Amino acid sequence: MLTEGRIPEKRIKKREQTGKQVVPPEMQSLSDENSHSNGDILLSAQDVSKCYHLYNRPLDRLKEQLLSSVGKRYGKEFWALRGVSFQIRRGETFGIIGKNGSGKSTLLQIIAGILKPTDGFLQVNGKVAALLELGSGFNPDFTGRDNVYLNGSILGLSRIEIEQRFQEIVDFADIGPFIDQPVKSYSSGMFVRLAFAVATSVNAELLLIDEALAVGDVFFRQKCYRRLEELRRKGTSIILVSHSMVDVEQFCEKALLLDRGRQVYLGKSTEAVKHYYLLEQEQRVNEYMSRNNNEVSESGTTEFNEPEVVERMDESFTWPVESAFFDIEEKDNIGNGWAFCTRVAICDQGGQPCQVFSQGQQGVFYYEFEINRDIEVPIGGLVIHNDKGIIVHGKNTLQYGTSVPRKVRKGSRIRFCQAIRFDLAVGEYTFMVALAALDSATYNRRGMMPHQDLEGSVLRLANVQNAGSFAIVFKKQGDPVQLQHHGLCDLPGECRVQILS
Ligand SMILES: Nc1ncnc2c1ncn2[C@@H]1O[C@H](COP(=O)(O)OP(=O)(O)OP(=O)(O)O)[C@@H](O)[C@H]1O
Repeated sequence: MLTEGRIPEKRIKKREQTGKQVVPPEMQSLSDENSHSNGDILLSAQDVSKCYHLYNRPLDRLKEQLLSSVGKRYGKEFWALRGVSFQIRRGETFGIIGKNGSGKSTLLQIIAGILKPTDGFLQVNGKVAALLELGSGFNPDFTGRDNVYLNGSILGLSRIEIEQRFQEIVDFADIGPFIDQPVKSYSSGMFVRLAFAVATSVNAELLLIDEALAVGDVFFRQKCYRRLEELRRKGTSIILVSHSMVDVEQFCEKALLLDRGRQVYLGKSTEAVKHYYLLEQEQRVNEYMSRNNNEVSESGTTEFNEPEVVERMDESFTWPVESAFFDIEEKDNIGNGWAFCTRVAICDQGGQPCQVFSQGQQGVFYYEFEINRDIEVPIGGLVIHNDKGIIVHGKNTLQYGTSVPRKVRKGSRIRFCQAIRFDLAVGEYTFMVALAALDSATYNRRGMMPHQDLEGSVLRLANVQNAGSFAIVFKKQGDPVQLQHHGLCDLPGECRVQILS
């Protein structure tokens, strides 16, 4: 299922870890995959594994303790992590993603020094500050003020250093007079504010964040990401464990995808997120197949029992000339094997190949996928990223309400023509194209379904990251001025003026 050549492939706790662990020679010879010097490597993990023993009854645990010397075993082994290896450079932002129970928190606790690995080695060459489980590390009966001093000292600051930073911490936390109330009276949001403010003020070289930010409101989250960005610029490495794929894609350069304790992908965060979705849909494939009452033969063709329903389709667009298409042979076609991308082009409104557009000009994306098994409703779409990897826009046929066929046969090619007005900031952009499918029954109910349920039913078939790039430049003569708007994109709207005298 995974791309060949890849690795088959809450309450807050703060900890300080400055000591270096003893590392065997083979670990020291680990070379960074990006050929950075060893001095750049802040964290190295090699074959890290964690095993728990599970017992059906408490008595079994006791019996095993008593009889272990004679080899009696009453529990069974459970590997929460198995053979996890990766490195983190100084100043790198690193995501750890995976479904519930995949081992993310266990790995973070090993990095924080709270847990010891059963096997493998982990070395951190610097001070670690961690926001792990919400609440721990704070004394609930102490006031916020006292806890700042308590936590600051746990994280290695002297009393004078804490005093020097105290006002900055309080200003960042912005919890008003609650700073002098016992922490047990705090809401979880207030708690995270204070804990985040402390953990990011102690000059740690590695900051671990486990889902903590999910608790804060949107303004606080923005503020946190600004501070994390500042820390990153100063050279702090940050590990973010999150179920928010958007956060991981946008904040982290690299990410590790775990599944049932095993490492299934390590690489660029945008690609790790794609693999996460593919992994998540293994189960979805089965649901998709069972929702489709029809038999699927070994050759991948479906016996459609219902009369073929094909909505009216707008097939009137003209396909560009062959020379307009990018060479995508070397690009990664990530997918579940049911489809692959065969063509990608970007043209101007006249259908001519074009990669430089003025602000406000329209670009037209053409892309084609070939499918190698029958599918029901196809969904095509693209996502545009700016030079910082931030998604500025993404839209698919489902969201446009495009007319689509209800069934597409194995061997067919599906062509998409997507026109977008580039009301974007001047700069360089990349885009990815993707194909997915929905079963007809779900498609028919799409308008009535909550977004998450609909998203949960989509079967991702194939996508090509960095399928192509384009640049947006100023209009020659601006109207009304050359800089059309501030920020990433122009939003439709108007502004009126009224004078009262
Ligand atoms: N102390 C423990 N004893 C036994 N099993 C444990 C223990 N701690 C964790 N586990 C198990 O290890 C596995 C990994 O747990 P972990 O908390 O690391 O997952 P996670 O990816 O962080 O999950 P989530 O996204 O739900 O927070 C789970 O199956 C969990 O039940």
